Amino acid sequence: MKNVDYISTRGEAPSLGFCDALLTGLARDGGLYVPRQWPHFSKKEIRALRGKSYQEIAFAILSPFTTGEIPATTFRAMIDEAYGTFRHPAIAPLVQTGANSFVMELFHGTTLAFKDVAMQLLARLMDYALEKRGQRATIVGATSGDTGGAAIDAFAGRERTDIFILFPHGKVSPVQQRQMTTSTAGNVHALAVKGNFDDCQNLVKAMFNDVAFRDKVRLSGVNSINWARIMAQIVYYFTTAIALGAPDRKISFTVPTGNFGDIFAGYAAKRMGLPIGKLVIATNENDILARTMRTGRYDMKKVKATTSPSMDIQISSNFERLLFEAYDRDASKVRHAMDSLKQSNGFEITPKALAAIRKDFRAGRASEKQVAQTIKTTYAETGYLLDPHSAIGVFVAAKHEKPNTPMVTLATAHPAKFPAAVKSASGIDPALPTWLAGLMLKEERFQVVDPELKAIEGFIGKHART
Ligand SMILES: Cc1ncc(COP(=O)(O)O)c(C=O)c1O
Ligand SMILES: N[C@@H](CCOP(=O)(O)O)C(=O)O
Repeated sequence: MKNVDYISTRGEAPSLGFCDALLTGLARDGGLYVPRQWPHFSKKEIRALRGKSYQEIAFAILSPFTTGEIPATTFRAMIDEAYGTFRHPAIAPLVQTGANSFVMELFHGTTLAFKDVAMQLLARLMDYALEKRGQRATIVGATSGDTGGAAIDAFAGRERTDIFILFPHGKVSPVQQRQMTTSTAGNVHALAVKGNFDDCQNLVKAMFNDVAFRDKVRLSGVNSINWARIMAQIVYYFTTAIALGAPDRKISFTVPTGNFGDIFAGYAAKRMGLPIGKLVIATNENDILARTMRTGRYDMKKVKATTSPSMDIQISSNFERLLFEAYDRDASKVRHAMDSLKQSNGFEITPKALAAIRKDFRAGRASEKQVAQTIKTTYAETGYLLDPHSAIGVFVAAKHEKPNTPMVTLATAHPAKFPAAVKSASGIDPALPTWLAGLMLKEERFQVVDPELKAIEGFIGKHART
């Protein structure tokens, strides 16, 4: 299979090989890297993956993306090591919740959210690329709660990186906060920003766009703006669809969505030949994507705090990658949309591009009341306890099920990460797994900061060991 290189959605940054795209994160023109061509797997090739382990499928699906830069045995060992940290042998097990409906559990990693799947591999890939070049990097990440914990767990104590995570002060769950603030590793820095997730994400993007700072500290990113995050998330669409009969049967997926990274990985899987029926975007009351799908206008509103804080987002970064595809990879149209987003908090999608998006995607939203009700009734009827993010998926999935197509909802977090919301909805107090039992008693270490670029750059510049 042919290897690929990476181009920016805004068309004005150099194309890069895999390791450069990995270390670069956000493209220098402000765009996001995507593969120049989608690798394609024939039905026969997909069929040949039946019966293989998660790790074997990951190796087969991801190898074409590494542009021949990592020796096969090294890459395979990295995959084994990354998924050796998971507490379930299937990595992303499936649970049947109805005649034709399933939940894909993505929370068996060290920090109990789907972010672990990509982050454990990303840390090893970065170590490899930095080691090979004899370099260090400064990682910055913005989080609404889960990316931060997963990144800190994956990068803590690594020799070649310092990691700085920006999270919205007072707007993450207590478990999420402790996962970010109790690391004792010297290379970990948690910054509580007085603002919301979008403020954190804007600060991270501004640091990438500050070329002098970016070069001085050798900035690198771990959010899903980094292609390698999306890449690693493609694998579980393949493992699940194959387990349910692909390539000889279509499978649909419903994805609790915020930054659009997880569902874009599903779109990538479809472009690579996986027979996916529909990809259903499930949002909470911050329903910008559901409204965009309905009206064709991406229109920002004020962020609302919900019981699914990880999805309290208005600037859905990876939607840019989908726009690039919907505009037949015309980067000037993406630039125009992103300029309009910056200037007037929104943009219009042309009817042709909207029709292209609607061909693959559906969307729905769940209100706070519907989320609580879904947690309660699912538990009462099946004994299965959902976290609020996954409950949004299950609620929206039920409205898009079709008789002959299995519908898989991605369960993106463990209920114990959000005990207050789960208990109030179901009466059940979900316990943390034993390996995290002492988490809430550990001492915290974090800085509270204003959402000011120069001050945060100053802090990072002082602590990063470049
Ligand atoms: C638990 C959980 N569910 C869903 C999402 C949304 O995923 P994405 O941002 O990839 O759309 C997030 C955050 O990213 C999350 O942490
Ligand atoms: N929900 C996320 C927000 C950041 O998303 P990412 O996938 O771009 O890292 C979080 O938990 O931080």
